[in-house]
Amino acid sequence: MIIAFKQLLSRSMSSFRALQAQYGVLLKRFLNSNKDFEVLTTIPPDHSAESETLYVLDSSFNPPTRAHLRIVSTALIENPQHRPRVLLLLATQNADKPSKPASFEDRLVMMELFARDLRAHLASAPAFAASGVTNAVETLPLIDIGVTKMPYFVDKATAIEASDSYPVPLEQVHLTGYDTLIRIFDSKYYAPEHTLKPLGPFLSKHRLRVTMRPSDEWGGREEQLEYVAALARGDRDGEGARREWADRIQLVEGRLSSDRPVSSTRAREALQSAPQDLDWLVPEQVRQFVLSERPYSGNSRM
Ligand SMILES: Nc1ncnc2c1ncn2[C@@H]1O[C@H](COP(=O)(O)OP(=O)(O)OP(=O)(O)O)[C@@H](O)[C@H]1O
Ligand SMILES: NC(=O)c1ccc[n+]([C@@H]2O[C@H](COP(=O)(O)O)[C@@H](O)[C@H]2O)c1
Repeated sequence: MIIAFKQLLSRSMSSFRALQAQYGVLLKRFLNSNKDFEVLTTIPPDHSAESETLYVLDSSFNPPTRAHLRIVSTALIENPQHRPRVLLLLATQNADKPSKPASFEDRLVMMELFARDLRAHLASAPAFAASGVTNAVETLPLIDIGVTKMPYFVDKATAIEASDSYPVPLEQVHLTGYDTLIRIFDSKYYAPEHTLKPLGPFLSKHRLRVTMRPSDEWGGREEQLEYVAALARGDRDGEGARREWADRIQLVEGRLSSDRPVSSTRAREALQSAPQDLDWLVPEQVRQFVLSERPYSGNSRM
């Protein structure tokens, strides 16, 4: 029994190492290129379907959590579509934070494992579990693992539009949490004028699906709804915003007040002090990776 477990562990460790090496090569090629955005892999690799909507989850994937899983899966279940397309996007430059603590290679591996977890999760959702196994598999989303050098959403969207990875026209639905909405609407990021006008082209073509994240820091549900209502009333027009942008923002419920809050920070802490909590903090394949590879043990490479 113990021998079988050890064999399983060493098999998954060697497949993790192979993935790390594969993403190391792809990442290096991207960083040395003049591209602003690139799709490194698509899960599954054999694909042909073209969708006019792209669901984008931009994250630090540090590590991917069950909150990220819910953000993407609820968006797909709510908008049933044959073979939807999802982009998991990692920025090699962040708007504020220095890049730490897991290496980019490890995060890309976790993105791929998260993609597999997401497809497994959706396979059992009634919206996707169609008639028979083959159909269900064909209905599951194609998931791209992508990288960008752009820290801001407006520039990420332009770089995606300019790539030849997707059909034209393409509507991007950026899946964010409420804390990220606040930062997208913070004029401090938009030099040199520091107004919200640069959001115009982005919100005229694309959408934001924002999951509420009630907390002491970001306020309760009512406060978060009021933030978008104020935009719709024209309260931000003086900063260069347009009230019709509110129609491009969908606010959706996050966790119930009885649910425990999930974040990447909590998952990193759990790995050090309460590994059993990883069961409810991160999806299964990501859990196996962090327990086996310990990407937060202080020897980060980037
Ligand atoms: N529990 C959650 N509820 C709502 N949105 C979330 C939640 N967790 C993450 N998000 C959103 O997912 C996107 C990517 O999240 P990010 O990688 O910053 O995760 P995080 O858990 O906030 O990370 P960290 O704890 O390291 O700051 C962001 O737009 C964030 O707002
Ligand atoms: N105005 C903006 O577009 C804006 C502001 C702050 C963060 N971001 C980006 O949001 C993503 C999530 O950021 P954090 O990992 O800091 O939560 C990152 O890619 C970051 O660069 C964008």
